[in-house]
Amino acid sequence: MSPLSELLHNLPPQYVGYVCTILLLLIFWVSWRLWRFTIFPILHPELPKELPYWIPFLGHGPAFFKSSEALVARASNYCGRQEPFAITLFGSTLYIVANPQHTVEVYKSNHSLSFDEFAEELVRTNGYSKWAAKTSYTDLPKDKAGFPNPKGTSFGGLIRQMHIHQLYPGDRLRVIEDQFLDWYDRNLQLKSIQTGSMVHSSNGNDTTVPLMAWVSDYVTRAGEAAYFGDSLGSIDPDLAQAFLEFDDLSWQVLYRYPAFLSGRMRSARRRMMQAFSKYLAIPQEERTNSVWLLKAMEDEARGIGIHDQDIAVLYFNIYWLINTNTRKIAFWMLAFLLHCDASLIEPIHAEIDGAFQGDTLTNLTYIYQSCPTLDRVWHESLRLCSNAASVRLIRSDTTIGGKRMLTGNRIMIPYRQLHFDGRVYGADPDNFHPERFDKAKGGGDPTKGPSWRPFGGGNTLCTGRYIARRSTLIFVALILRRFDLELVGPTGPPEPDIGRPVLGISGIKDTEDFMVKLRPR
Ligand code: HEM
Repeated sequence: MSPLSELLHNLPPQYVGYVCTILLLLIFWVSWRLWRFTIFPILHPELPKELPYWIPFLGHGPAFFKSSEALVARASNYCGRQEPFAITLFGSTLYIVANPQHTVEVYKSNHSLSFDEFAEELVRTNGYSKWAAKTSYTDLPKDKAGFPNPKGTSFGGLIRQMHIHQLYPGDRLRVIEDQFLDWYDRNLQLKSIQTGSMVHSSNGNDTTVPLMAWVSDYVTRAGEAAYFGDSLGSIDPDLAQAFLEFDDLSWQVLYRYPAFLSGRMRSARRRMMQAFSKYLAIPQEERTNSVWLLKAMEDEARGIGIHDQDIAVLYFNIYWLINTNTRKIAFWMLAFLLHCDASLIEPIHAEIDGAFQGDTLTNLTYIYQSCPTLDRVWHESLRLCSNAASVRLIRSDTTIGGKRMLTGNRIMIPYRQLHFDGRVYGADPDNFHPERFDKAKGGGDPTKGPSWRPFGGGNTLCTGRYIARRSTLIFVALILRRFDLELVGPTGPPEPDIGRPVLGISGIKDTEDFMVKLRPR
């Protein structure tokens, strides 16, 4: 008698059914594992290697929600980064492309790989109506009135062109830069800072602020004024605070959290939508200092019958894009300088001097082009804190890196991993060393290759990258020129909170903000 028959024979009869079921499930499960992760890959070497999982259908879904970064790192250790690999999330396959050369192939496969579904999904999750989404992604006549449309693309496609028109170097970009400069010039004064709601303590000579909360408030309010003009702030003076509350919880939007688990995020978003609806009710010509892009988008949207409620969602998304990453990167630049290498502050003082007359920033081009230390701190902060990923839907089978990716699944390029490659960025890639971007040191320019992707790439390359850099450098240069910054209390350097999905730059954990004293120089 075999050991199994003996076991069954000796069992009380009421347990035999259970044991048989468990044994059958075990046989099924072992066969499934053997087929799925041993036999199938041998029969299909043309498909990307997959990170094995224990529970059918569920796959790595829960681990992805816990920390997509940690899961991708585990998968790339198991599968190797040279070739694309796959992970299963709740029954659907996500292909990961982590080799910089292969990312270029993804960008070139515009016809079979699409981003539109994700852009649409994002606006839909924020309340864009089904009808408006359908209308926005329907191709328009080439000869339509308004913004030129030589390729006969949809309103959704034209939005990118309109961003480029506003945000690429030229007169329209200068309008926004000047509005940023004007706002910061007026508000980066001790007296103005002391009247703000973020102040922890103050006296006649200095003021102490929690750095992340304060920078976020300032950069967001500046961004609001620079794009939307004054009218929005007069509708809701605390709109920036509502946005920050939303933004800190915006991973719930990206994970599509149900309403009952995301009340705070939804209520902050609702408040913002109300402000945009009121803003849209003001005649365009009365919205002082609002930039061309906003009006042009509104006109185009109205031209195809889209109503205020949906235009408010578009404005909300723009507000989100304008502010979410710039507030964080401005914080990181200051945080790294204070915590990791305060010796760089003196050289920055010296090099920005040429852009100032007294305390007034008069030469913006000088800040953008002639301040190498500041520029390296910008690049190194982006490198260390970028946590973006590009996602594409596969419309028809596509080969990337020699591996076939199947229709209906998704491809993800996780940019963060590219930025920690010691072969590209040199020694100690986990730590802050802005000198790695010093071209004069002979190591080449790491921002020129396919491993530099803080702004994504291909046809979704960030159209806001120029204004993001320029407005951040204006802010940091003005702060360093006008104030001495001092860390208050014992705090260690904060860590980017890479566990939560973001649209670009990671923030910090809620408890990791720290106090900084600002004293006029
Ligand atoms: C440090 C600041 C910023 C970072 C790191 C950043 C990063 C990114 C990344 C990684 C993408 C690509 C997403 C993808 O491929 O799926 C992107 C797209 C985009 N960003 Fe930014 N961004 C920044 C600032 C801004 C600003 C200030 C704006 C102003 C409006 C902006 C507007 C956009 C737009 C409109 C897109 C979508 C482009 C398209 O699909 O046509 N970004 N950004």
